[in-house]
Amino acid sequence: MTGTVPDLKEQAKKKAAVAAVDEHVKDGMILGVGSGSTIVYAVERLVERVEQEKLKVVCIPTSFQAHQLIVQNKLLLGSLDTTPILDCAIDGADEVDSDLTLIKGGGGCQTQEKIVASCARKLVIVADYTKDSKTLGEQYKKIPIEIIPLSHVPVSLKISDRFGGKTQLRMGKMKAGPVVSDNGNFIIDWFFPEGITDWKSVHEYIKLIPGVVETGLFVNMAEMAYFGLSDGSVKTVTK
Ligand SMILES: O=C(CO)[C@H](O)[C@H](O)COP(=O)(O)O
Repeated sequence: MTGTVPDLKEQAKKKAAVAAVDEHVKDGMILGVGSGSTIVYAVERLVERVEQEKLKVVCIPTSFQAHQLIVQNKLLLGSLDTTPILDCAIDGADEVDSDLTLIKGGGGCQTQEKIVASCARKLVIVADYTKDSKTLGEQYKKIPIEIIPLSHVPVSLKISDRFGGKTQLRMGKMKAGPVVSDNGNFIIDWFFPEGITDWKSVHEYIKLIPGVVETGLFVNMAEMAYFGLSDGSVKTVTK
């Protein structure tokens, strides 16, 4: 047999992204553009539709990566200063539970992603089948938390004292020292213990620790999720 076997997971990401863009993007809309590898497929599809259908879509980035995708693909770049109310935001996720509670921030962009999502009339998630869980922690074991750099030791202690588990300062690859977020902050990954169910309370507790900028827990934010499945179909979950 010749040729390469298509990567099922990449195909699944693409299917989910295309379905979401086809169903939610409309002419004249203000669209939040998420971050991560699945979003690259969403932007590809958006570019096709903008060119073929001559759509006018103003794109609000959720990260430096999203900003680059918008600019490099010559999409219309907007900002929250000029368009603080969005029709829709399309974004990826690291894990999605059956209530559409999300873990985000695998790429360290959760703060801007959450700001943009909070300004959108609806948040639509695109992901492959490995992100679709009944409860958080089935597949993804950590919550990314953006923090002010000098607070990393006390914040880490306060989280593990209250909830258990362990924290890790996210370190750079090809760079000595910690990852620096798009906002100039550090990221702690909290490897949470099993058995947590009330993620809203967990988010609220952590968010109030001085030094915490934002958690990667998105509770009651997503309205719909598209999961590309390994058989080539797309599963949708609506809140
Ligand atoms: O939250 C994110 C970045 O902060 C991403 O949306 C999340 O990590 C999913 O990424 P991918 O589509 O590459 O799996």
